Amino acid sequence: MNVSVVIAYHSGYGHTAAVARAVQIGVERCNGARGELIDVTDLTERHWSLMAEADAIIFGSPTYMGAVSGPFKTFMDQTSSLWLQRRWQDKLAAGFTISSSQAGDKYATLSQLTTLAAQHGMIWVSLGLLPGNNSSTGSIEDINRIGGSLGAMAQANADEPAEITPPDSDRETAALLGARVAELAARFKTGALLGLHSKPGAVPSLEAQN
Ligand SMILES: Cc1cc2nc3c(=O)[nH]c(=O)nc-3n(C[C@H](O)[C@H](O)[C@H](O)COP(=O)(O)O)c2cc1C
Repeated sequence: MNVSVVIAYHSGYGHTAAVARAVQIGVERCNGARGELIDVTDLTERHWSLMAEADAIIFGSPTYMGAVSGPFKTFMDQTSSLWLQRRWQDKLAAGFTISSSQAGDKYATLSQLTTLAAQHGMIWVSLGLLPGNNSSTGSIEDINRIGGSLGAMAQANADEPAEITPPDSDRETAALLGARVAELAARFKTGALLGLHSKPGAVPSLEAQN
């Protein structure tokens, strides 16, 4: 099935870009799925069309000062006219982030990405993986070593370039998120929506039921 997944990200120093590429690799593990990388600081009409037509959009931002980066927030604000037109309604969404500290307030960034998706009426896809590296036999090589659930979390050492850090475990965690979104998008595409959520009907009051 032809599934199109956009990975819309910002990266100041290349680490988020490396994770975005891993997400793309994961998307393309799913037969017939295409992952399109879009740098949100360099948007053209073509990019906006790709997002409009995509079955899913995966948002990615580095964590800067416990939040999405400034350029990513600018992108969020740029989507407000689409929000009003409900252009991304019922599209699948997911997200990932990276920071240099182990925790680094990454959860706050993922929460912002989740809220962005919810404002657009999108359907959020969680990471769907058990946490790793949380027992005496765990290691940083474990998938989901940081224990995210809202989305994929990665950690990059502050003094190393994106060729070296984050480790493969974080890249594979991101790839698994991409594959999950692509698979769910394929499944979602086969089912027709009745649109009932936008057609209010009569709800009997408690009194009438008694
Ligand atoms: C302005 C700025 C703010 C940052 N704030 C945080 C932070 O709140 N928590 C953290 O763990 N790392 C923080 N970092 C580190 C970055 O999240 C980390 O270097 C990340 O890998 C950068 O991704 P990028 O190369 O895609 O920009 C910050 C870095 C910058 C430049």
